Amino acid sequence: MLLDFSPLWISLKTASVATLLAFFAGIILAGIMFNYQGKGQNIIDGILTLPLVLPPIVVGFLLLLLFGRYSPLGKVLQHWGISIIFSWKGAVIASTVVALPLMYKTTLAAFEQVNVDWVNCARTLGATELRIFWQIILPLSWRGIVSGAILTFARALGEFGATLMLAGSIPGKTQTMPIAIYFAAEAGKMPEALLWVVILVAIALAVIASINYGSKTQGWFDRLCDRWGASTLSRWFVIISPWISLNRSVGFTSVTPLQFSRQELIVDVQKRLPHFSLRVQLKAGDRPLGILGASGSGKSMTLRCIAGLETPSEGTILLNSRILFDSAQGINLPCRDRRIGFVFQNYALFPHMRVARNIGFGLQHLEKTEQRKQVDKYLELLQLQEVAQHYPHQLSGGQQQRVALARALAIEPDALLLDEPLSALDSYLRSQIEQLLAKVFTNYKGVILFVTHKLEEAYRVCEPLTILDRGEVIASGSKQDIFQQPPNFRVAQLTECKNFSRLQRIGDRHQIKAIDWDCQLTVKPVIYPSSAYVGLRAHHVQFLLEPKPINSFPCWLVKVSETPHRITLYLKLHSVGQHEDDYHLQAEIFKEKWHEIQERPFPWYVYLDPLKLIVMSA
Ligand SMILES: Nc1ncnc2c1ncn2[C@@H]1O[C@H](COP(=O)(O)OP(=O)(O)OP(=O)(O)O)[C@@H](O)[C@H]1O
Repeated sequence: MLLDFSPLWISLKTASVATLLAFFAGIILAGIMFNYQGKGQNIIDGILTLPLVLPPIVVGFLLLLLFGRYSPLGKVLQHWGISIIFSWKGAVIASTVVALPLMYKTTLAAFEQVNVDWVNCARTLGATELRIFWQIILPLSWRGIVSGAILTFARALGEFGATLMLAGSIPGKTQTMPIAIYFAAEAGKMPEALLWVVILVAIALAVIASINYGSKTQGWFDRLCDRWGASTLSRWFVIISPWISLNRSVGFTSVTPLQFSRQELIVDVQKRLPHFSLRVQLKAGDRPLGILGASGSGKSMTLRCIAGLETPSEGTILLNSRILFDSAQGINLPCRDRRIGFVFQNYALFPHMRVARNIGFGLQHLEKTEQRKQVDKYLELLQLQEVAQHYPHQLSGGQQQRVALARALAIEPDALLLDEPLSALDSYLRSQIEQLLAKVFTNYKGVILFVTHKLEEAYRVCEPLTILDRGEVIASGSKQDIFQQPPNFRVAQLTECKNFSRLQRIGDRHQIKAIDWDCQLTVKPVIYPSSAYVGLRAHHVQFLLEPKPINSFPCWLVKVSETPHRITLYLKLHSVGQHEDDYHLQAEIFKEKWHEIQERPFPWYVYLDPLKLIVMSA
């Protein structure tokens, strides 16, 4: 038997060209759909996926209708002398259409695996969407893309129904292996059909093996990107971007940094979400502003609105007299043009780039030598020279944090936003980085917003404070004022005041009855009709040997809780507590004091200093 091997070559040729076409079309379509948030998203996705679920014979029939001699497209092609039906081109089109959904879907899934913080971070560093796609999304999803391409090839190789409908079975021209199998079997040439089956199965197995091998061979693409990404690839990108990008701005070249005598950020925005509403007014100047609030109070959302990662529903954002956002005027500067450095809670370091390249990511608009100088400057400032050639996964938490800070500072932004920058560090590292931050803040001349839910951190690092609660600013001012005289119950709670009692004014403007503590108190602050609570910080409770004429009461110990250096005592005034939750006050003392008082007989005497008592509204 002399076998005609043309089906093998035709199959390989057809599948290769179809894979190539589906590869680029799939990536482009996935890229578009990844960013597309508009209406009809599901419908478009459904249409792109349809050939995967329709029987190929139906796809072939539809293609026949589309390219048929009497269809509008068929007539146009005929006019140009192009014939699709019963030609090799037809076989390629049929294979491409049937295999494309695999490439598109696999690539889209790979894109969706890319951490959105990496994308957002790249935006804050001045990258255009195209550059983000090229330098962040593509390199981080290449494994999925390669798998998609191999599956696409396998699908194209096995394509039968649509190809037969559109291209027919012309030996040496359009007859592929699956078609050859079909016709050999139909003509009773079983050995020939079996041979083709064996060849097809062998190729399919090789494809599966290459997927497995590809997914285990890590790093070559990453290394390629890391080595060439910043130079050759990005140069190539710069060359092609005008042709394919709607937005040509690269880095901050379009907005040269200006020198402002006064650093000022003024924010007055509202953001309405389905289950949350944010309404924030804040002003930050030369000194770091701390934004403090419980989890879910809207701290990150506030920063994201300022950076341009979220669009407020309405309001204005001004930075050094530049309008970043103004709903009334329809101004909404893109994130990349805001000149705002953002340090993300999880650092968002680009995992496929070494430290030096991470830091230099926002500097690609500069000359090479300038870039290097700037990167070296920030490597030195944050003591990262030794790890400049390391990948993020090779760094400790503290080093990652410093890289994130260096990267944000390297673009020399007008404002630096830090979203809980210390939350992922252990307490030793936290205190080290905190000191480093304080140093960096002293030298940095822009506006600084420092978000945290840790009171002590905010107090040490920042000067003025803004306190958020359930999307609203409930206090702002100097940290001393806020701590000494929290204006209301919620601010006192958020600033970690532990002892509260409802109050009732009696006598003059400084005498109250503390209803929940069942005692009368003299207080220094004036009592207003709006005053509803009296409070006392746990470390302000004083222990006496003898009672004083005012504000001192007998008390009994209910329970004790211990930390390495401090003790919290839960105290019941006037009588013995009946159970472990039956107490009036929490007192925090150092261990030395505890050793001094613990053997004293009950009742002990506590003194609630009028100067330390806080009077606040509800
Ligand atoms: N894209 C979104 N769509 C709908 N709601 C959102 C979205 N992003 C955030 N929220 C909601 O907005 C509220 C504030 O979130 P935000 O992340 O600003 O809180 P936070 O104060 O930073 O909290 P944490 O300290 O836990 O990070 C939350 O209730 C959250 O569920």
